[in-house]
Amino acid sequence: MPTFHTPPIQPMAIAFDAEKLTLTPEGPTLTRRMSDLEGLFLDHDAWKAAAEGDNPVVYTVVSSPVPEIDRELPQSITTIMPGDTSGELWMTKGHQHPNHQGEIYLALTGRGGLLMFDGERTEWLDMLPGTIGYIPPGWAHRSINTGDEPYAFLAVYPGGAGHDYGWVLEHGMGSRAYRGADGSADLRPYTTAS
Ligand SMILES: O=P(O)(O)OC[C@H]1O[C@H](O)[C@H](O)[C@@H](O)[C@@H]1O
Repeated sequence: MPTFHTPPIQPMAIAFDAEKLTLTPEGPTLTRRMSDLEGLFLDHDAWKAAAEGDNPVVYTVVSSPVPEIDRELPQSITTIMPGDTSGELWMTKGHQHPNHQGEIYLALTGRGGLLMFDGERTEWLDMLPGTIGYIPPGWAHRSINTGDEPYAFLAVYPGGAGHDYGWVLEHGMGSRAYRGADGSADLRPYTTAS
């Protein structure tokens, strides 16, 4: 048997309910409201009005108990509500893995997009139920609800990957996703308010 500096957790079964969007047993959960998304939407005034108004839940993340530590493979289900802020579709904060490690997403319900940016190149993947989106090492990633229903996806990622949110605030994501006329996302070049 190999020896580890930090002993791994025990093998375990985790019940995955694709309809209720739960993992059982459950680990940490996260609720992000509009006020948690400062500096991300282009229209700061619209963001501020929403954050200081009813401050809606934009997305939730439920996790299994597998810890975010090196060599483990945690899983989580993120559910993004439908909506937009001055036309810019509701989204996750987005982050870069400081350790440059990959991640996979499996789309579960609704309709979404996976926006990736490596500092120079931007990639967009349409995410429909059953789509596996692969995020290679070095690509910052943000998920976006492009539909009218909640968009949910399962993520599996290296426990030591980390979440660098400052990278996205500094470099942006290459594009911004707006509500398109035909129900698809209208991708526009990333700009910031002057
Ligand atoms: O961390 P955010 O950019 O807010 O994205 C929300 C979540 O998306 C996925 O589920 C990732 O695996 C999580 O690690 C992340 O927390």
